[in-house]
Amino acid sequence: MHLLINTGGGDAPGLNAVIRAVTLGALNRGWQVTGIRYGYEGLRTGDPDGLVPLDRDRVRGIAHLGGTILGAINKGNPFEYPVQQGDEVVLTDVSAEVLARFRAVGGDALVAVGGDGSLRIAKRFCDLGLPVVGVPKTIDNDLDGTLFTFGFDTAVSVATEAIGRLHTTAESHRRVMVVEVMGRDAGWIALHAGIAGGADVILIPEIPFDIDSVCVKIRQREAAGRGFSIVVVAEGATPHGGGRVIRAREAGRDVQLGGIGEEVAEAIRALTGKETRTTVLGHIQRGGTPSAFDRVLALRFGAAAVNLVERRLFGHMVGYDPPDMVPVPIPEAVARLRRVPLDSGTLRTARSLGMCLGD
Ligand SMILES: Nc1ncnc2c1ncn2[C@@H]1O[C@H](COP(=O)(O)OP(=O)(O)O)[C@@H](O)[C@H]1O
Ligand SMILES: O=P(O)(O)OC[C@H]1O[C@](O)(COP(=O)(O)O)[C@@H](O)[C@@H]1O
Ligand SMILES: [Mg+2]
Repeated sequence: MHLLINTGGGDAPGLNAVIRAVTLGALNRGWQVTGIRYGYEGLRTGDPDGLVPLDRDRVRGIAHLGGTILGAINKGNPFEYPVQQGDEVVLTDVSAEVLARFRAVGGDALVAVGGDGSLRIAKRFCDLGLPVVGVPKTIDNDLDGTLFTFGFDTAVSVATEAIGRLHTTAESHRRVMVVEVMGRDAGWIALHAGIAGGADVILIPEIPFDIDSVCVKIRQREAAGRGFSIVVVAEGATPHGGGRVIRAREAGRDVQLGGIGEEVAEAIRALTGKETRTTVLGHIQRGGTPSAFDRVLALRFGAAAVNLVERRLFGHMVGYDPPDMVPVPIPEAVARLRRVPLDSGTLRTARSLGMCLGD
């Protein structure tokens, strides 16, 4: 068996642990393993450096390292590949080139590690006869079919530590500190880090917010002698009747979000007269070493992916259904996003703690 592996979409802490577990699991079965650089790019271009033979030495000492030794890409969908033609970018289907190269290098199966986009691509390849097993990756934790994926715990830890640090300076200066965290469509990071860090206001994409409610909370605190507040905002949060704040658009990739934190801070300043400051945590949440929890989870995902290949459960991804790793049909996992349910116990906990959710 010649197993190929790639990592697609944004990077997440734990990707290297997956690569290690897949490689060792395969080598221990007597299989050959090759890494594809930059998603499908390493196959598409035909560049000999695009493929990395993975042996024990190559995956030694990488489980604790952030990023991915194979590189990641979030604008290389082979079915809608952005090709520059003059001034225009034309989305072109180059999947046949990828398939041909996969066969030319003697690939028997692929482990595709990535988010919803990567898994949709993987399924399309599977339908074209390329045997694929998926491993879910999202720091936003918004993939269905798995309770958690690696990267989320690390992101929540980083955001929680940042909220803690902002707390002390907020209190010293009696300011309102707004922290913008990741979370395009789902507010899991904001919710968990907000609760863990003791935020006063948590704004998530699932609950359109009313800035007046946010200001009521800040004034109530002020009246109770608490001259500072911490507001955690997911990048995908929207005001009532308003849209997401988009930083950039580029053909062939998802819109880049960012800026809602500054808008919220400005509105709070205008409405309450309080001094405000904004911190955008951005890629700090995604970079660096994975937490121990994420390492264990990622190693388990990798080991389970090899098991699915062995069982020839192609078209499935590994799902974490505690305490087990289970096969989940990819179409089921990508049919809808796993957003924070409005009746979720974690949301109720935030409310019970007196946190304002913007509604
Ligand atoms: N393996 C890959 N090779 C090339 N491009 C990819 C690959 N995986 C994902 N992409 C591109 O990145 C986009 C986002 O992928 P996704 O897996 O959803 O990651 P994320 O949610 O981290 O952005 C996809 O729609 C696709 O355009
Ligand atoms: O690095 P980029 O391309 O700007 O992507 C940023 C996006 O990636 C994310 O970190 C999502 O990543 P996940 O797919 O791992 O959840 C979003 O929160 C953010 O909007
Ligand atoms: Mg995605």
